[in-house]
Amino acid sequence: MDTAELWAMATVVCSPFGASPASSRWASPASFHSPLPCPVVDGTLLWVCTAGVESVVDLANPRSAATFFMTLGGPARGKDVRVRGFPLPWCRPTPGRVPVHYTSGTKRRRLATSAALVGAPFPMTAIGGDGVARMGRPDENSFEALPSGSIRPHVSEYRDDVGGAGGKPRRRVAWVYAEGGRGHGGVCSNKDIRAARLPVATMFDSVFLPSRVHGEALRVCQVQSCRTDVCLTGPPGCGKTHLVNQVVAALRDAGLAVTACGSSDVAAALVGGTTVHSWAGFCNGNADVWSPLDTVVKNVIPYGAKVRMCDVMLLVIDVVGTLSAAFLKRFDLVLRAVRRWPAPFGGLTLLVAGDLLQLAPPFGSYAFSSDVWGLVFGNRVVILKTNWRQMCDPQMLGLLLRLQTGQHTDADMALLATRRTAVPPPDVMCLFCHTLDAPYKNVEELRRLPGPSVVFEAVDKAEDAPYLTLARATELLDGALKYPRVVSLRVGAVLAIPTSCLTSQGVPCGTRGVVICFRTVGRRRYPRVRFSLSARTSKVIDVTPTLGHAVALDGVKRAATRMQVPLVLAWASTIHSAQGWTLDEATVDLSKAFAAGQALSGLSRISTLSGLFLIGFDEDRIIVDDAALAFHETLVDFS
Ligand SMILES: Nc1ncnc2c1ncn2[C@@H]1O[C@H](COP(=O)(O)OP(=O)(O)OP(=O)(O)O)[C@@H](O)[C@H]1O
Repeated sequence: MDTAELWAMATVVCSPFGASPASSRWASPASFHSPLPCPVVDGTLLWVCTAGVESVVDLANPRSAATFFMTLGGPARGKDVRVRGFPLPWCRPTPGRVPVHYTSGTKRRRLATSAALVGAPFPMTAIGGDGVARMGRPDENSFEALPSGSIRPHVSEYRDDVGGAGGKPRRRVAWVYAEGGRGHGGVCSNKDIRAARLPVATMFDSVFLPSRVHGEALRVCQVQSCRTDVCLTGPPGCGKTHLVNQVVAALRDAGLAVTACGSSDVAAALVGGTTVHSWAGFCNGNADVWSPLDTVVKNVIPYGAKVRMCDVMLLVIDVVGTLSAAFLKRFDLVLRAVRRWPAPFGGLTLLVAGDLLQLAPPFGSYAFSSDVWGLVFGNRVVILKTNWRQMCDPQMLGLLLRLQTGQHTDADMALLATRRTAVPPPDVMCLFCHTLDAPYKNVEELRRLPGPSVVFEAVDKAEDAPYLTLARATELLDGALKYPRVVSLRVGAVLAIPTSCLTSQGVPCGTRGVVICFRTVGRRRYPRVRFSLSARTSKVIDVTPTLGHAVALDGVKRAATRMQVPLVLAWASTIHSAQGWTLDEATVDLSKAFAAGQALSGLSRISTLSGLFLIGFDEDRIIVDDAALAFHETLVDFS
């Protein structure tokens, strides 16, 4: 039965006055002021008045529809229930017009290709550009180019809300209509309509957990089964990620649709998922946070991401401490819009994990300072207290726990100073504070390897955006992709895979490996890499070039593409990228530590004091954020 039939049935069954919406005895739905589930599709919404209480039922939303029909079958059996279609004033087709789909930024516009759209009551949101399209069936001949120059790249400067990087102005590129129109006036594509009707998954009423689950994992699973959002926290190495993986496995075994994400590539790799930005289809990473919500929902987030968002029941985000309040807020709004549910995060149950006293978000304020965090988690958390990483070294553990809250002593500093003179073994991993130091070290290490270098050059193309020069396309791709235009490798090179392209082969994003040889196929050579996986296993894969693309903020899907071997050298890494790792030994260069929690995060990667080799350490480099500490002190454990 389609929604139109449901509509008709609902009207006939429920109206005590007959089905005439024009009946004067009906209260006007227009007087209903509650926020609508958004976005909404004309034809699926009902205004319902039950015993004097008004509500809106969205027949496209299974939960909403089920509740409505259960109410009808309840003790009152439809008595005193008034129902009528909810008029969407902005949805009425204007005579003489048809919806227009603009691919803004490409200097083209075209009429909606589906003949079914003509005259159908589909939502017509704001039309961009001149906003005018003539009546008639879609006609190939009626395509006309926009006047040249009517779309131009708009480059603006903005400042971060709480001045990450010292509130330094950052460039933002969006593609807008020069005339000041909305720029994304594309109206309603088939995918928009399908996205607005996607069924939304919600948690089961009762969850049967596998019998193997016990301890903290059982506690978290039980809380989550009651649809309660959980924040998991504790000092470095207390097993947050480990517990997250256990909970995810248990809840998946219980039949729930669970998605595991991380705030960064490495965090994502540790939970076997993708970054939360990629999962949500924020194609330009944090940059999308700065675009208007309707632009992001309509033009940036791909249909596939909307399907993912609707399909999932429980979302896990590891290393949540590095997400900003701005991102969390925007993520919440996007989920509400895509899942058409006004509850926080569109009614999704959340499990977030992270130590808020470790790395601060690179830009903006902490996620916990956002309103939605207060609504969802407040200051209730599950606190893990057993430290597993430094379990064998109580001296190191005590030092880290004091560093975490800024209560370190002179003796602690003297102890750390002893690690400055220790000589690291060759090939030990280096952790740096600044992004530029890691590539320098990587190039230096590569040069030391014997044997010839094999150079892989990317093939960049400006795809669907004629306004982009090749140089500009390359610039866009450099910002959007994590692997460079030129990758130089030798046998023995230590590298990592910065994308999820091998996840299906069991190699998650962020996994490190070593080049064991080069394989020749025809005239091409590919690196054969042994990737180190968890549980001390490894996998050998011939890494071939993959296609990556950059998306301009107008949602032109492939503004530019790059074909390249997706590998980066990984002798050295930044502390930000290493967040979540456990290393037996590493050299940590804290001489340029600048962020709150950075020193703690770098030092706590290593399991024992003897495995730590320090460069440029001094006490001033230990920064504890006052706001994070104050929030940390208010945390209350779930009981
Ligand atoms: N319950 C456990 N049993 C055995 N080993 C564990 C357990 N929990 C964690 N570990 C081990 O302890 C180490 C640190 O765990 P994990 O990375 O989960 O900690 P974390 O709290 O996420 O750390 P960080 O906040 O620093 O990222 C890992 O090597 C992990 O395998």
